[in-house]
Amino acid sequence: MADSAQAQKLVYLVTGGCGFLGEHVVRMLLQREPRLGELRVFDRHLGPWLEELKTGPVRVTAIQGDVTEAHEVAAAVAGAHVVIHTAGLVDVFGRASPETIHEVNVQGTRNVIEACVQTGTRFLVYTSSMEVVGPNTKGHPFYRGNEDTLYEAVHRHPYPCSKALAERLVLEANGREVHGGLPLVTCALRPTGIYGEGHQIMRDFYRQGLRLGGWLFRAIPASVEHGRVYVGNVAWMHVLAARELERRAALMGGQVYFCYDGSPYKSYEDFNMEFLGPCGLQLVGARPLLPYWLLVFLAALNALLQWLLRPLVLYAPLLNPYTLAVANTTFTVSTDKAQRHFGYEPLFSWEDSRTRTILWVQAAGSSAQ
Ligand SMILES: NC(=O)c1ccc[n+]([C@@H]2O[C@H](COP(=O)([O-])OP(=O)(O)OC[C@H]3O[C@@H](n4cnc5c(N)ncnc54)[C@H](O)[C@@H]3O)[C@@H](O)[C@H]2O)c1
Ligand SMILES: C[C@@H](CO)CCC[C@@H](C)[C@H]1CC[C@H]2[C@@H]3[C@H](O)C=C4C[C@@H](O)CC[C@]4(C)[C@H]3CC[C@]12C
Repeated sequence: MADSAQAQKLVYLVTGGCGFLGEHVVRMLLQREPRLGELRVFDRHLGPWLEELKTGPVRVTAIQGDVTEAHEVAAAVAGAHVVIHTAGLVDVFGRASPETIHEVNVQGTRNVIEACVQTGTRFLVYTSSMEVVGPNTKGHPFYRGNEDTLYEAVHRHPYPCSKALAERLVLEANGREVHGGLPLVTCALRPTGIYGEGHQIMRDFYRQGLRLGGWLFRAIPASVEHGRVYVGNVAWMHVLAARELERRAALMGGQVYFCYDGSPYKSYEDFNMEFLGPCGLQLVGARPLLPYWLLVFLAALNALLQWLLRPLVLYAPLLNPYTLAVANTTFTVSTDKAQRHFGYEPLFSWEDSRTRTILWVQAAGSSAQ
């Protein structure tokens, strides 16, 4: 990536490259990274769609592997110029144990960092999360905050705990000497709630609405704002950050960036209706149909049932004390740090993001019938 080697083709590795975000990062790199020579896609579960990418001009190497296995990660990282580490266990519903979440998100990230150090890879972009900051368990609002906004980040749930620990590892690794003697340069991107093509929770809400005859029922006040960002813009921010890390190492190294775009500030449910409405669903109620205390009770009951049934069956409904707190607490960001540091501007307008998501929901919904 030095000036003398402008024409040098680069090897990129994307961990978790077959996930919701990872697939968009992979496709974005192929479309928008002119210096890409080889793209390694590392995931525990490889998607069949990767096959069609192998026929293009850039060499695409699919690597089935587990980030918790240090030797598999080291083999994948060896010879890569840039690593985009997006693999993670995204579970706020109690499907996986806290130990597994920690193992994948924290130990997996440690393995990626050590692999970079051992093999001489110098540039690492980590997909963190807004949840590293909040919402916190006290329900404090974070209103249009930025990377410097003071906020009491209190983590108890295994998922945000693991993302916070992993983010810290990545930031602390900035400046470490890698094999060959040069310093590692790292940064972390913190997306708000991501939506777009491939968003399984959106598809689940759509299917649930269809099952209920086209109705969804308001549970969260319309006044609670929840930050959302289009997946194409998140992918674009990763590509830009990865591209600029070398040239702007002193500025970007060890930094965090919230990842958001022009998507409107709305409640979680009202925002979903931007897509589900045009697909024929209606949200019933200008106010929540159930009192908040009853939702708290139901969420606690779900948590109890999950615990009681665990030896027999996995009971993991959407509503639990954590998801209720997240959905019911205002958390929105407003920042130009990524724009100032590496020129990030959303690639997709809100209108484009909305249209693309609606088309995907319609297609995903009908294929489920
Ligand atoms: N979805 C969101 O709203 C959101 C918001 C902020 C941050 N994030 C972060 O973005 C990243 C991607 O999230 P996503 O929503 O695309 O989730 P996802 O589950 O769709 O993708 C994660 C990918 O990681 C892979 N993976 C999981 N465990 C692995 C392991 N042990 N070894 C190798 N690969 C493994 C999965 O197979 C999957 O393909 C995560 O790090 C997540 O914490 C997501
Ligand atoms: C109370 C229900 C009535 O309809 C709504 C429950 C919705 C919840 C399931 C989701 C509300 C907010 C979501 C989270 C948020 O968008 C940000 C996230 C960060 C990311 O790193 C992982 C996903 C998530 C935790 C996301 C998960 C689903 C919600 C809790």
